[in-house]
Amino acid sequence: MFNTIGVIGLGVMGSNIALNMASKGEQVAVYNYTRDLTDQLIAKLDRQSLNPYYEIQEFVQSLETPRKIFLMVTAGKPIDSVIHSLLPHLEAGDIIMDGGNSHYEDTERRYDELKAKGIQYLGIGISGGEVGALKGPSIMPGGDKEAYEKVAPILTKIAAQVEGVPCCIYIGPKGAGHFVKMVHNGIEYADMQLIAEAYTFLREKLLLEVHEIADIFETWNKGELKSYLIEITAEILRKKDEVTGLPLIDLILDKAGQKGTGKWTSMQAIDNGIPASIITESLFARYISALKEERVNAEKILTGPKNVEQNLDKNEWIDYIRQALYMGKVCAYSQGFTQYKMTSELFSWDLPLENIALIFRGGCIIRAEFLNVISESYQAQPNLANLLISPYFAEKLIDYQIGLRKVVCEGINSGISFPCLSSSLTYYDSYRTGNSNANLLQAQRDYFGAHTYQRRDLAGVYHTNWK
Ligand SMILES: NC(=O)C1=CN([C@@H]2O[C@H](COP(=O)(O)OP(=O)(O)OC[C@H]3O[C@@H](n4cnc5c(N)ncnc54)[C@H](OP(=O)(O)O)[C@@H]3O)[C@@H](O)[C@H]2O)C=CC1
Ligand SMILES: O=C(CO)[C@H](O)[C@H](O)COP(=O)(O)O
Repeated sequence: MFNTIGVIGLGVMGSNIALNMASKGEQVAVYNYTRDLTDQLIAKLDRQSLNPYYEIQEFVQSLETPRKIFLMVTAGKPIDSVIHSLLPHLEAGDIIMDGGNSHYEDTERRYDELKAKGIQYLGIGISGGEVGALKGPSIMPGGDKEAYEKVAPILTKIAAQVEGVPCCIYIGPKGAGHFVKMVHNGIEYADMQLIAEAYTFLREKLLLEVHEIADIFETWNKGELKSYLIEITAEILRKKDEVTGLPLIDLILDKAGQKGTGKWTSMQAIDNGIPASIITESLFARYISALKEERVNAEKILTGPKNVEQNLDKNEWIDYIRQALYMGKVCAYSQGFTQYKMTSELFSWDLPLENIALIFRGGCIIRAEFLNVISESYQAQPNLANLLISPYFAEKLIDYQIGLRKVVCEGINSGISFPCLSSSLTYYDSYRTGNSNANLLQAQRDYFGAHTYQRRDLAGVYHTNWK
């Protein structure tokens, strides 16, 4: 009997995706270019429909045609190398799916190269981490719709299900699926940094204990802030180090890693004139965190403000922080969805924003209660310029700006760094400023470089002799 699908790459994600497929009734061939991971996976199995192969040719030949091959390997050169090793064994019509965090431009190049050889290529964003891969991730497939339809029965089956609806929809052509995953990760960076800043305020300004902050996050997770990242933050804060008994969070070195997707999100936004300031600040926050030794040295030289107010009313301020975090999250998701909208228009992708919000509700790292409202906002106004002005969010933000303003001002006056909360407030204020100071920038540009400017009162383009 032929296998119905093959998975290559049996690391954290690939092994669980393969198990997920097998648990949904697929006959799965598995292959890893080094033997160990295959043996480890097979050793863990009870009775599963997973069939290991140690030669790529045997792996390919074990698959029913058209062959469906799912790659879950490290992004970058390894993907090209795996495709290269597969090609001699494939036939026209076979389908390769890349489920890793590949750059969407690499996906477009691979799509074109493989199309010329008659191989169908799908770039598939997957979110959900290790557990999501096993129990149901959010899945963002891009490529030819006709190729997607051939694998849709499997992908929709292994995806997270919310209210009976699979968190997997066709996203768009070529690299669109990986683009959507990339920006998803940009939003993820911003969301994580906003939560870290709220935590800092609770810890350093309200002087709360770690377990008290865990209680607050747990409470927040029952209301409109309900989201996976808030939920896991409460669990992280409860975790004790087994040796010292101290909160584990206090023992973790404050140097953040990153694998590139947040950086690509910012670069794509910058290249295409898309305001993604909160996402970019969250990336820079990781970069500054990495300068640990310099920061420790600078702390001895650069003092912060003196006589800082410490007697804040706890209950009152906890609610301000809740408002600030909610507003920061809405601003960050708005930037991400604006990046979808503007890029979709640029590339004529027709990204289904309403449904992207729906597939983010289950399985994925940025799943959040308010994605329902985001989806409804696009359903009501498919051409909505920005989520900030959707009636629901506009009313909320007008109300919650008090919390964000208080927290940002208090934090800044106390010398706490708030890259994403302050950037969220600046984004809100600059987006709602009908008359900005860019007239002065235009005048300066014209003064020193004769770059010309437009006038408010007259049509046309002008240059002034400023002397
Ligand atoms: N971990 C996560 O939360 C998520 C990860 N992703 C993405 O999924 C992909 C896989 O991630 P993850 O499973 O975490 O990573 P792992 O490091 O656990 O696994 C990487 C896999 O790629 C294989 N590999 C590496 N280099 C090569 C190569 N040159 N040729 C063939 N195979 C190779 C590895 O094999 P070996 O170990 O034998 O070298 C291993 O099977 C990445 O693109 C990642 O960004 C996406 C969503 C979430
Ligand atoms: O895609 C993911 C989650 O959605 C991966 O966990 C990714 O590695 C997260 O990015 P980074 O490692 O840069 O923090």
